[in-house]
Amino acid sequence: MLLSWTSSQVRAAEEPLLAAGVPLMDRAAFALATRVAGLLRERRGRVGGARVVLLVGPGNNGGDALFAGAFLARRGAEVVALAIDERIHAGGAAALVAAGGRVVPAGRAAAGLASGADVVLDGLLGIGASGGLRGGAAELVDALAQRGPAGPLVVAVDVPSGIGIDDGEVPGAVLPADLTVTFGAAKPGLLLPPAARLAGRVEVVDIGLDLAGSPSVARLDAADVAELWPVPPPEAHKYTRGVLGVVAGARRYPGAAVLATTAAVLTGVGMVRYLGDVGDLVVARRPEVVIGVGRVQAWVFGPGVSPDDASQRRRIEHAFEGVRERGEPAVCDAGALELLPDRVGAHVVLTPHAGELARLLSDRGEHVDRATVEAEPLRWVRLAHDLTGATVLLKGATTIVVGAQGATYSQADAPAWLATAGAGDVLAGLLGALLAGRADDIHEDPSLAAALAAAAALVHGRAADRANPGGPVSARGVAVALPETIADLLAGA
Ligand SMILES: NC(=O)C1=CN([C@@H]2O[C@H](COP(=O)(O)OP(=O)(O)OC[C@H]3O[C@@H](n4cnc5c(N)ncnc54)[C@H](OP(=O)(O)O)[C@@H]3O)[C@@H](O)[C@H]2O)[C@@H](O)CC1
Ligand SMILES: [K+]
Repeated sequence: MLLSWTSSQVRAAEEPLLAAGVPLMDRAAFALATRVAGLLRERRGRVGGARVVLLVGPGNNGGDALFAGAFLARRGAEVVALAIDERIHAGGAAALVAAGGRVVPAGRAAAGLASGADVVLDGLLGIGASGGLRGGAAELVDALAQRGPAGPLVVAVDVPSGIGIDDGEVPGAVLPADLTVTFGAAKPGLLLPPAARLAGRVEVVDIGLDLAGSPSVARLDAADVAELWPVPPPEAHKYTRGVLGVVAGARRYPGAAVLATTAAVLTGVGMVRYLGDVGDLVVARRPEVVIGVGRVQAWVFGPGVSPDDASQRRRIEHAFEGVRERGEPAVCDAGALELLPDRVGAHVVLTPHAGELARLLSDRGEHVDRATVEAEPLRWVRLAHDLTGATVLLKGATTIVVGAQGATYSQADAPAWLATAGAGDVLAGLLGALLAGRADDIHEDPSLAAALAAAAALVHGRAADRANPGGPVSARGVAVALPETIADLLAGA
């Protein structure tokens, strides 16, 4: 699991070590230089003679870049530091000059110099940033951005300068990085859209911080998902494994019912019950599915359901009674989002995309549109959780989940090919099966619903990759890839 910590948490963890004289900056800069040297060796065979440009801001982030530059200069690189401010880390600058590097003010020629380098280290701003880049730093990054995509490798020092460290906002110009070397712990902005896509690969360097309190945003990996998975014990039977009720589809949208039930069956659950008007089609495609009412451990509501469909609406409203009275976990998707009661518990997982989340919030007096949600997704997902009580999973290139007790996840496992009709129906069925398999545990600890939602997002993305690596996928293809994807995850492959 990749955990991230806010800038104030990181600062609090640094304080006692700095007071005790622990050389944190040396550790950070050495690790940074080692990574950069590795990149240079990969790219051009050796460090000697490489052209390295440091973009240096006024704080310790610039200090890291300067000390790393000194290390690279000692290895024979040609290192130039472009200082965007009169203030500059004095010790770092002296070390660079002593090692044979140069420090020059970032003037008109700066962007040209930087774009001719083998590698650029972005040390303009780190966790001391307030707002987006200003002044000379913003001008330099703008000028570099205009030079187009080809050019030097960019390594962000701690974070790409100018991102919202704690919320992933991108308030202005940011130099997109190929690699971010981050110190002590990942920062939330490296995992959250829209900033996350500017960070490139993220490498966390351990500088010995002892981080206290809860992490801000977590990202599950395959091993975490394997641990969360409801693997049936030897004595399992279909009712102990969980029964999932699916209220989905309509004569007009039969595919959603087929996809949601197919995904649930292939994810593995004791039984899937289907409630709706297209049971004949569902059974023709998935003979394992049982039609009609009966006891269930969890629900999926909404794929292919329009709120003006009176019979499906009745079924969902009726089922919500069980969700409230007996605490049955539920996925509330698509058309069912408009049928959500005012307050529910975190055992209910909403799965909107940005437009649906904007509508849900607007219906509750927070008038936002899709673009607003996309600019600050974590903020709005948190608000939706606060307003409804539900666990909220916002679908997107990076999926964000917020649940009980502040549990927050960000998953970026899906290829862009997964943005296709029906993919959401598959996710709903997959997540519903997970909720059914762990319904008792969710009852004990509703924050588990958020972890399971993040796990579903990871499996969904991996199944899409498996269905057709590097190429287009159909929603059905993703569902069909689920059993082998899950088996691989459980085997640790
Ligand atoms: N503590 C340690 O020993 C360790 C620290 N480490 C490293 O230090 C980094 C944190 O360093 P930091 O605290 O000095 O802040 P940093 O991000 O460099 O910038 C602050 C300066 O920028 C300025 N400024 C602010 N906003 C701005 C804007 N929007 N646009 C333009 N300028 C802006 C601000 O000026 P002011 O607003 O105060 O006038 C201030 O001068 C951290 O990310 C990590 O890399 C590691 O080595 C581990 C050990
Ligand atoms: K930086």
